[in-house]
Amino acid sequence: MAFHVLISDPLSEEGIQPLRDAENIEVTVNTNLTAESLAEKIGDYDALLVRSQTQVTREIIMKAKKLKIIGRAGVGVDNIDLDAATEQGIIVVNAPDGNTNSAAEHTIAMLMSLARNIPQAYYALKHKQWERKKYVGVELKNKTLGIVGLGRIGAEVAARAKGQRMNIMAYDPFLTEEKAEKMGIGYGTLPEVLQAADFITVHTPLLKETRHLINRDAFQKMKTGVQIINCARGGIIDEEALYEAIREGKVAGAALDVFEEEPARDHKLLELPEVIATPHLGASTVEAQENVAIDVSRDVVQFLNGGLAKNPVNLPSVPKEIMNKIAPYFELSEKLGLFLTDLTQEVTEEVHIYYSGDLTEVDVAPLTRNTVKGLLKRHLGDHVNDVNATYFAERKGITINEHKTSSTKGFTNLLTVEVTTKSGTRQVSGTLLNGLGARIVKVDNYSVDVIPQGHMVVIHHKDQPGAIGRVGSLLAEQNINIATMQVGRSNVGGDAIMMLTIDKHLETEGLNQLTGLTDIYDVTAIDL
Ligand SMILES: NC(=O)c1ccc[n+]([C@@H]2O[C@H](COP(=O)([O-])OP(=O)(O)OC[C@H]3O[C@@H](n4cnc5c(N)ncnc54)[C@H](O)[C@@H]3O)[C@@H](O)[C@H]2O)c1
Ligand SMILES: O=C(O)[C@H](O)COP(=O)(O)O
Repeated sequence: MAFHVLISDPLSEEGIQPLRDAENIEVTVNTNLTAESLAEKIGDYDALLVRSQTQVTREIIMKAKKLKIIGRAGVGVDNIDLDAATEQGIIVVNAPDGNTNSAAEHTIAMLMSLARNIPQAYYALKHKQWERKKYVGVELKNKTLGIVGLGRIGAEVAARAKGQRMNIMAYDPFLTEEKAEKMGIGYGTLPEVLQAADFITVHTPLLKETRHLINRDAFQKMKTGVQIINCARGGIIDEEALYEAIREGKVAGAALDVFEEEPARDHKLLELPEVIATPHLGASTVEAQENVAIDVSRDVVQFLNGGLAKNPVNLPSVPKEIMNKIAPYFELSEKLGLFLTDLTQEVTEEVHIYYSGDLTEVDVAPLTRNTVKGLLKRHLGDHVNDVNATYFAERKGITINEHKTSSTKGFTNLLTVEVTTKSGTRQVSGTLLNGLGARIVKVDNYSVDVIPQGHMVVIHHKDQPGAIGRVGSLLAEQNINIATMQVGRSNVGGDAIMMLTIDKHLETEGLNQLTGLTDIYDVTAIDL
């Protein structure tokens, strides 16, 4: 089957080679789509690749019936409705490392241009004005650069600005004093950084928490004559407040690569001589464009072919060594979820997943998501996947609890899923037996040993002579062959369980007949 991939923003031709090389992928490049035409066409595609231009809105995502993955050839994903993608089970991947260097270099270029009025002087000279007095600048040496957001780019900017003999002071919610000391930079709260800096550069993502992080209040805290750089995202700085701060003389200059609305051809900030600007060029280098397109193309090829994406945005990424350890449990965990849904046949209210033995040593969150997927699959079918399983559970008010326990019950690894419905609590445990594969080893309080596959029947009955025989005869009458049978009981003559694997699905009629047999309490057909 061929997968159809749409590229709707200009990407490096060298960078998308992994997509072109994949035999089962057909690539369409169309960088002239309007929102309407993208919404019209998106239903034909399995993957969409964008930069920051294409706005992947909820409306577009809702029309993307086949879409499995959105690749962002770059860092910022604020042009993609992540909630909508998650709800639809569409994985979003980005290329977080490929343009760090270019963005940091661009920030330094803007910082130096700002300090020395290079764009203004260049413009004047091109217009035959030799203005030496007007364009006296300031040195960077011994000035304080305030960095807001010390992630990949912020840290690279800090390292480079140190080369200009600047003092660096940074604020980032994840920065500690010790970490800052190790990096040879100063640490401060946001107000402290704003107060101390001669130049301020922002490098946070645009989130609802960072929208207008630099607002009127923030400008009030700054030194008079401060200079501002934004090579991260328009919207982190309140543009109206910046405009006022420049007009009032609080801010001496600003260098902007990004704007709240792009393209910003006719922006009032651009009318101010103190403002220098580039049209979102931070990542626009040959190297960065090749890097990000390669990274995201590889992730898309890998993911479409059943592999794992390296840089998922709406799903935590799992280190390879952890994935190697938990991958063998994926099938088991999903099947335990499916098994319990069939067994309870009622609305799940609460889920507890217990991991023991080897499984206590690793991050089991992907297994939890997979189990939840199994629990929801009967009702949501292929709409539910690893990306949206927890979202759907939350929306349905199902609480998911993950536990690691030391109780292995003699197994080297044990995965127990317990669900509560309005009728009570039911449990199933499974294990991976070395060299023998997956087994269900416990259903409620009964020990069993069953391979979780194919058509199964779980019969809850009274431990009485003849019960097993009657079940066997009835199935034989219906020409249903029993492949395996396991029995377990609580005590002699008490409650007992029969677990059969049969060669075909047990239809409702057969199920009702079994239920009507003497000493049989209930019968459930399970298909894994
Ligand atoms: N102009 C461009 O072309 C260009 C190029 C690349 C990236 N970017 C932008 O730069 C942003 C940063 O990229 P990155 O690779 O460094 O990302 P990153 O995730 O490595 O770093 C972002 C940092 O911001 C910090 N942060 C989050 N909220 C904060 C807050 N309220 N206050 C202070 N810090 C906060 C985070 O803790 C993190 O350390 C991207 O999100 C993207 O929007 C722009
Ligand atoms: O977030 C990013 O990676 C940058 O803003 C680059 O955006 P671009 O791909 O549109 O150049």
